[in-house]
Amino acid sequence: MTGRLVFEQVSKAFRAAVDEARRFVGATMPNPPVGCALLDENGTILAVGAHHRAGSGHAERNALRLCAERGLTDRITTAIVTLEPCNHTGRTPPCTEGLLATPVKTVWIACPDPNPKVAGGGASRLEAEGREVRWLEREVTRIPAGPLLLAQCRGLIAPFIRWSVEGKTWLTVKQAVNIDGLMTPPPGRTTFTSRQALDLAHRLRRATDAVVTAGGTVRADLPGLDVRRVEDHVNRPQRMLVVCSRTKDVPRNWLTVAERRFDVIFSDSIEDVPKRLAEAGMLWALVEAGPTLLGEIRNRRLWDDWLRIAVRADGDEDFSVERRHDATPLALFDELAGPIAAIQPDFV
Ligand SMILES: NC(=O)C1=CN([C@@H]2O[C@H](COP(=O)(O)OP(=O)(O)OC[C@H]3O[C@@H](n4cnc5c(N)ncnc54)[C@H](OP(=O)(O)O)[C@@H]3O)[C@@H](O)[C@H]2O)C=CC1
Ligand SMILES: Nc1c(N[C@@H]2O[C@H](COP(=O)(O)O)[C@@H](O)[C@H]2O)[nH]c(=O)[nH]c1=O
Repeated sequence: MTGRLVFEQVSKAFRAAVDEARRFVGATMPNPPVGCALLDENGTILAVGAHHRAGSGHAERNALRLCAERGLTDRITTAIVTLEPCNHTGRTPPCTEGLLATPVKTVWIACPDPNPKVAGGGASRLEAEGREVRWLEREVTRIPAGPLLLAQCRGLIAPFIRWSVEGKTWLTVKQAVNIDGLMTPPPGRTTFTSRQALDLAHRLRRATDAVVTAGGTVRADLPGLDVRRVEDHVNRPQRMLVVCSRTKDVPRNWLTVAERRFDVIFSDSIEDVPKRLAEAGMLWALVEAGPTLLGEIRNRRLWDDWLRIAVRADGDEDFSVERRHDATPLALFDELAGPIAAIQPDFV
């Protein structure tokens, strides 16, 4: 009855918190997705919660509410959170106070709150009240799957950090190339990758707040750019679609359909797009455009990470991920963990 959990239990609880949080990636903007698990002294998970949507309860509050409904609040000894609990009253009351109203002894935190005004405030408040704070980062090598869990927790808030600290929306480029290294689909088609890769593409659309495309792609493909192959959030905020085009020459019917699905804006300067999207509260955008626009994005180093799906001669595909930062939200997609680990960040 030490109240201390074995690292395996901590790992399982972080897994549960990340899994719950990542269900809501793409629905929480302009807030980051966050997950929380509450455990008893034996390491049994009592409740798991996540932040669902800006203005609704934080992850800790949702987990605490579930515990209360189940009559389990008095059994809470450990809280596991992907992000440092907030210590300020915003649209909702401070999560630190919610935790302090329980017998919680230890709070495990993966990432500090990036907001410079509140950084460290949540952890200090808990410690000032005699609760133990442990950081995943400091003990990551002792925790089974610790590095992956930490990378995923950091991935959950990476776009939020870019947005809140730098005023820019995170740009992920997705590029499919055929066996000749070209992006051009066969005649009459708009895609040529496997079902598995298309599923991933649609999960990426689901997770992002905006899509960036370009005039050439619109005229060639009349792309839908909507989420189809996977379930979309029932209650998500309207996504934005940026059409990079100087001429605004796109078919009228295509635009009418796009405007039913998205808030559509045109941009004649790709350079301005990360800032314009950020001003609209978009945390993470997916670029789906042809070689001309991708060339501009690469030359100007406007991308944050770059997913390449290359069709091989044997019909299989290689996924590769280039990234310019330590953390990447692509870490949240399990099939990309290998490709992410394989390539070192291209820091600038
Ligand atoms: N394999 C894949 O992953 C993908 C493949 N594709 C394929 O790519 C092909 C189309 O590619 P491509 O012809 O290169 O066209 P793009 O999709 O790259 O669009 C080029 C257009 O973007 C606009 N543009 C270019 N530079 C800028 C800038 N700096 N700021 C703002 N707007 C700019 C211009 O639009 P405008 O002329 O309107 O002024 C330009 O004509 C199609 O065959 C399509 O199927 C498309 C997406 C993904
Ligand atoms: N060719 C290609 C992709 N291309 C992107 O998908 C768009 C078509 O979207 P939609 O009309 O919604 O199906 C196309 O215009 C381009 O932006 N994506 C991929 O995952 N794999 C592929 O092989």
